[in-house]
Formats: sequence, structure tokens, C-alpha cells
Amino acid sequence: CASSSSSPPLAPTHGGHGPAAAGPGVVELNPPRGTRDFPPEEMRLRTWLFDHFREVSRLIAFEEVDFPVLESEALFVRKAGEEIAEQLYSFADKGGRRVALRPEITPSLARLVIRRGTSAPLPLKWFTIGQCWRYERMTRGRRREHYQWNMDVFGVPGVRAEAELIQAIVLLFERLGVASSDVGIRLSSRKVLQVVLDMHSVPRHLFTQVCVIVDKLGKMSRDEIERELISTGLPSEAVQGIIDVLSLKSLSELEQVLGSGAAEAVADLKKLFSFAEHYGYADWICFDASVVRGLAYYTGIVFEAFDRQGELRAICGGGRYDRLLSTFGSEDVPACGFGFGDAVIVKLLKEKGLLPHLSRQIDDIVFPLDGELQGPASCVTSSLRKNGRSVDLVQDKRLKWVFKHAERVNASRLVLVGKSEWERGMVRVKILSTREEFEVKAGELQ
Ligand SMILES: Nc1ccc(Br)nc1
Repeated sequence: CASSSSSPPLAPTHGGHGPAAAGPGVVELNPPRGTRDFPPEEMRLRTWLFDHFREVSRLIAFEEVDFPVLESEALFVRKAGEEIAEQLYSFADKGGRRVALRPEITPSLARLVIRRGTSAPLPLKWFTIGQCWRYERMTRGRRREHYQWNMDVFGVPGVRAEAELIQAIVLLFERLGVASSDVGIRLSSRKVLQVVLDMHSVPRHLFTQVCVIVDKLGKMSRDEIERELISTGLPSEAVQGIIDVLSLKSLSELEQVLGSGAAEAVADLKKLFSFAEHYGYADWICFDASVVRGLAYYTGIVFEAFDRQGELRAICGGGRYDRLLSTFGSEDVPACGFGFGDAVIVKLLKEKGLLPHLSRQIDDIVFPLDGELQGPASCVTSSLRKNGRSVDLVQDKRLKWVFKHAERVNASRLVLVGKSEWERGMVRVKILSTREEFEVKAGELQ
């Protein structure tokens, strides 16, 4: 398949058509395994999607931030058995420092918040769109990089931060033409699992490991999950208690099963559902106790968007992480956020027939009708560009090619610089949609 590097390297073409015979030193033309090129047509779709990410971030009054893709490995080393840590794309740099291509963005956000210290008035509402990496054995042929839109709120302890974040997700889906009949957002709270573990006197240090294992529900069989939970040292009745609670689908069931112990979790969730009514996105969300998310540091509300046909992996996900900063040696700041990848959403849009048709569009093509008019053509081009027109200055082509090119790039106008017109200070303009044609003073062309 052309996208895997196991195929023989394509010999570079020599300006002609079709590969020349592969010679010595032919470089591998495919990108590294599990990574993607973005040629123009792919890049237009990516830009379209990212522009929506940015516009929603603007609507919710978030500020854009950015960080190096390369971070200290220590930022991501956690002992909870997360897939993200097991697949860390890490290495020693030439200075012997342990570094990693970031697998997620939240730790970088936390690092920057700590760096900024208390000088930054809270709350902070930050977003970024960045590439994230994992090193996975290619046996499963999965990608090793994707782009993630991250929205995070620092300094808001209550669920109104989660309510804002969920509105961002809903606004994004609505802008893409996705309806609540296509996608839902299931939410729960890790406090639910904490209550179950406390009820069974499970030591608190096992909490994150249990969450990481439970998150594999739906990807692994229930028996495998039970075996993994037992292997962490959980008593079997605790395992059964966890499995039973995870099947709960309503807050009233949750209250019945867990009683007052779950009061805090239930209160958070009820408040969030109430906010949802006020924001107007209640039909997008549902309680589902099986949602725990697979990152060790979540401490409260967790949520993920899913396709209701159940064919795709989670489209995005996130949650509250009130104790991440102290793991980096700082004072804790309440925080919550989500990550929204660029791959599953595109699959969903393809399935729903919602992918936009994004063709190239240029305002003007300027073409000198003979060689000694290249200077005047450049002058006309420069003036149009200074007026904000996108201009393709075409040289050394036959007029027939120029018309074909104009069609290919959906140009609005063709500006022809001819000898006799130029001597009178004029150029000829063709409006390509109407075939209307007229002369205009070169200096007055806008
Ligand atoms: N964390 C992570 C990174 C890269 C990909 Br592809 N998926 C998940």
C-alpha cells in the first residue's frame, strides 16, 4: 500500500511522468511509518477543521498557547500502566537528556501554568492544536501521530468549567453539521469509582491503576478486565462491585446502589446536567458510569463523545484533574480539559457524508502575452496583491494552458498584459464566470 514504508521506495520522477528506474541512493519517499504527509488537498481539509477548532475556542473566550512537541520525558513518566506511557516516543538526545515527543498536551499546559506562577490571574482558559505522538509496534498498523485540539481551564473548582468545555464540543459538532442524533457525550465522575473502592477498603494508591484498567472496557472482554483488576491485588468482591457499578446508566440507580457515599459525585453530575439544560445541549449528554477515561490524573468529572452507531473509537474526551500540578512539585490548581483528535472526527464526517468540498480558489491570474511584458505583468501583480487580491502570475505558458489553469484553480478573473494595450496604459480583464471582457487602466485595476 503506498502509505506504508514496507513498499519499495518510489524512484523520484525526473520532471517527466512516472517513476524513472530506481537508481542508487533513491531516498524513501513515504513519510516515516505511522505518520502522514499533508499534500494541498489534505491540508485544505485539515485547515478547514482547525479553523473550526480555533473559531469555537474564540467563541468560548479561550486564549491560544503553544509548546515544543519535544518535552522532558519526566513529564510523562507515570506508574499507572497507561497505554500513553507504555507507548512513549522517548529517547536520549545528544546531550544524554531523556526527552520525548509528547503523547498528550495537558502536562505541557500544566508545566506552563506552574512556570507562570501565581502572577497569572485565574481562571486561565487556554487552547492549543498540536501534534501528539506514540511509538506503537506497527503490528496493528495504527498511526503514530495525530493532531489534537486541547481546551483547558485552570482555577475553576466547580463543574461550570466542565459545562463550558462541553459546550465547546457541542458547538464544534454543530458547526461541522453533526447532530445529537449522530453523536452523544457520555459522562460520569471518577468519584464514583473512588466510592466503590473505599466501600471495599481498597488502598487509595491503587485508584489510578484501577481507572486505567476499567477504561479498557469495550476494548477488552469483561473477563480480561476482571483478571487485570484481580492482578492489581483487588479482592474479588471489590472487582464485582466495580463491574456492577459500571453498568449503571442513571443517577437515581447510582444513588440507590451507592447511597450517601456517592453524594458528592451525584451532586456534581446533577449540577452539570442542570447547566446542560441552561446551555441548551441536554440532548447531547447522558450519564454512563462506565466512562472513566484512560489517563491516570483525572479526579472528577470525565466525559467522552461517541458515535451513536458505535462503530468508532471515542471522538474526543477529557475530564477534571485537580491534583496534576502537585505531581510536578507545585501547589495544586483545580483544572479540567479535553483533547479532540483530528482522525476519528474525519472518519465520522466521511461516514455521514459531511466532508466539505474544498477546492483551490485564486482571485486573479495575470499573464503577459509576450516575453518583454513580464516586467509590466509583475507590476500589475504587485499592485493587485497590495490590494488584497490573491494573484497567480503565470509566465512561459501558452494561452490555452492559462485558460485551463484558470479553470483548475477557480480563478475569478484573467488579467492579460498585451503590448498594444500596455502602450496605452491599459490591460485586458476577463471575468471568467460571465466571459465578460473589458479594458481597464493598469493603474486603476483593483
Ligand atoms: N496519545 C496519542 C498519540 C498519538 C496517537 Br496517533 N494517538 C494517541
